[in-house]
Amino acid sequence: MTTTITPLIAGNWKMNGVRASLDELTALAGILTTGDAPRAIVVVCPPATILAAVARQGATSGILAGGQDCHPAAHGAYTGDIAAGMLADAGAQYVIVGHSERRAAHGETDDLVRSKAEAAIGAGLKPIICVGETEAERDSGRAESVVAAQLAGSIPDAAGQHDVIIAYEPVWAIGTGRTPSNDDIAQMHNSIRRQLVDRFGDKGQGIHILYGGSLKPQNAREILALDNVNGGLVGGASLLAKDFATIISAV
Ligand SMILES: O=C(CO)COP(=O)(O)O
Repeated sequence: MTTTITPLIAGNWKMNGVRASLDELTALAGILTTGDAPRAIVVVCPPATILAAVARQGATSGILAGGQDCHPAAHGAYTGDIAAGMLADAGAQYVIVGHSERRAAHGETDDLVRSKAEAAIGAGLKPIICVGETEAERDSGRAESVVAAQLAGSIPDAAGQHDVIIAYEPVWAIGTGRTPSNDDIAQMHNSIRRQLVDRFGDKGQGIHILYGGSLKPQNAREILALDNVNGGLVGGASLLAKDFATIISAV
């Protein structure tokens, strides 16, 4: 059985973006609302300080908002952290969890990432669960097994009943201008799909598997056309409306 999945393109602004970035969002909305309607679900994940503004502004142009991380607890004495419910309250519909920049810098384990994804689902958000191998892991032929272990540990059982999104982001491709070959991307996405179907049956057929890591206007068309690539998670190229719109229109 093949399931048709509406592609999803998400922009991860990381720790970039201030109020002035809302002008980029206005420009993006302008591009997306002229001409043909985008064939993808479009999500922007800005820093938390402008999340509510992005959600408000995006509401008029069909651009959805997402957080970049959440805490596993619903509330409590966690200085500096943000609960999934607070992101939802600010207008988010998605939240990135387990990004490699957090796994590496904050020592986030698969268990913690799974707890965050559960918290997101509990708050009515769709978690974008990130996985990906390091360059050393790929060079030693362990990319697929590393990603398989991350998936097994990071995806909550609740994904059988609720929407989750998987983002495959090879760590060595993030912000470097390098990407795996198309064959390597397709092979990894096919392997992720098999694992999702093994675990979640038909539901696993419909789960988005996004590619992330140096996705650019120049390579988006060929990468987004690969088997089981259901969209992208875009870092640097999501900061400029023109580049992000080109990637969206490459779907
Ligand atoms: O980390 C990424 C998105 O989450 C990818 O970043 P770049 O597109 O800048 O490589």
